[in-house]
Amino acid sequence: MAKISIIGAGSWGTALAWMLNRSGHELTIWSIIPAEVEMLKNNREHRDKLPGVHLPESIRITGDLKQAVMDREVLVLAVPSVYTRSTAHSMSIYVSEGQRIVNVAKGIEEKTLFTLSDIIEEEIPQADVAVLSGPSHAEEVGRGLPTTCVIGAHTRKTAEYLQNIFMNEAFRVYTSPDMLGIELGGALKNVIALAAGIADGLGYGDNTKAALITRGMTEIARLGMKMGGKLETFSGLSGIGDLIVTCASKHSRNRRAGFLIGQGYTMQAAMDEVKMVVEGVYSAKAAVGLAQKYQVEMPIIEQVNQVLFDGKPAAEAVRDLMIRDKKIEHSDLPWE
Ligand SMILES: NC(=O)C1=CN([C@@H]2O[C@H](COP(=O)(O)OP(=O)(O)OC[C@H]3O[C@@H](n4cnc5c(N)ncnc54)[C@H](O)[C@@H]3O)[C@@H](O)[C@H]2O)C=CC1
Ligand SMILES: O=C(CO)COP(=O)(O)O
Repeated sequence: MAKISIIGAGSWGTALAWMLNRSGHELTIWSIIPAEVEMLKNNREHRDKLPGVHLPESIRITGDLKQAVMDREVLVLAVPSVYTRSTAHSMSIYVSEGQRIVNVAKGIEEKTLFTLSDIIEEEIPQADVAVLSGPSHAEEVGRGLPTTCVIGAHTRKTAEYLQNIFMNEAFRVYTSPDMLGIELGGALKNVIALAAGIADGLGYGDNTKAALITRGMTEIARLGMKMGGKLETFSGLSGIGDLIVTCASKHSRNRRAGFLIGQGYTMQAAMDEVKMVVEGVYSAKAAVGLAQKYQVEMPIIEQVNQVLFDGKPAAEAVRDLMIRDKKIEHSDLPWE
């Protein structure tokens, strides 16, 4: 059994702590917020972010980063993507050579267009960085409902080591060498989920949702493959799998924020209402930045940006998508 620390005590960090503790590992949860540390110690439950999931006394809760990082076999980085760099920077002095860090957040840094593993490797060059992603809402993992994910790592050895640690009867884990594809799928699906939520909020139907999921995946794969990600990954758990769950689930923070925007809320009012992190808002501009850098068309993601940041009415954005130039469905499947 391994000593594991979860860095970040939101809904996902808390659910993973519960799940890994159940497998018999020794768990510590760290939070930067003193009030959150006290609340978790006192209540043994994150009542705001993951109500109903009881954290046994055997899980240690701390605000001491040194204590959380040192002498742990695995560090699970579960802070929202906007805090990945600052948290990795603070952790760095305590991380030993080859210590394994699994990033479970989903995002792209707006300023640098780095993936989150790029950021961690820049801040903590001595770490062995891996990623875990897939269709996995905290609310269901925290109830032990069957869930599947994929771990991407630089070496098979690390991927299989982590697979053994994370896998149990309710949490099935696959391995993959395509870290980039996994991270891009996880970050970009959140922007499409905002679009799916907006469509729901506007009162559109299942046809619209299916169109956004399918054409959204085309955009993600088009960009992702140009950047070096693999088609198989975009067809897999961290690609289409996560896109489906995020666009369809009642638990999805991004879909819910989109729904509220479709109903007329401003972006900020929607984020305030959801209370937990809405990663698609932070990834949306980065996605456009990547689309420009790699010269790929991403019309849905463009329209989401205009709705979020330029005040474009959501119904107008959908109309503009519908009346775009006529296209062949797959440009690599011509008739000649
Ligand atoms: N909630 C879910 O079901 C899943 C979430 N994720 C990803 O995991 C990441 C975290 O998401 P959630 O746990 O849902 O977020 P959340 O909004 O529930 O939790 C945020 C947590 O971040 C920490 N935090 C706040 N300010 C901080 C700071 N300045 N520095 C460091 N840490 C700080 C706090 O512990 C806070 O509770 C996101 O990237 C999300 O996309 C991935 C899979 C599932
Ligand atoms: O990534 C997630 C589930 O796989 C969580 O994000 P959402 O809550 O927006 O769906």
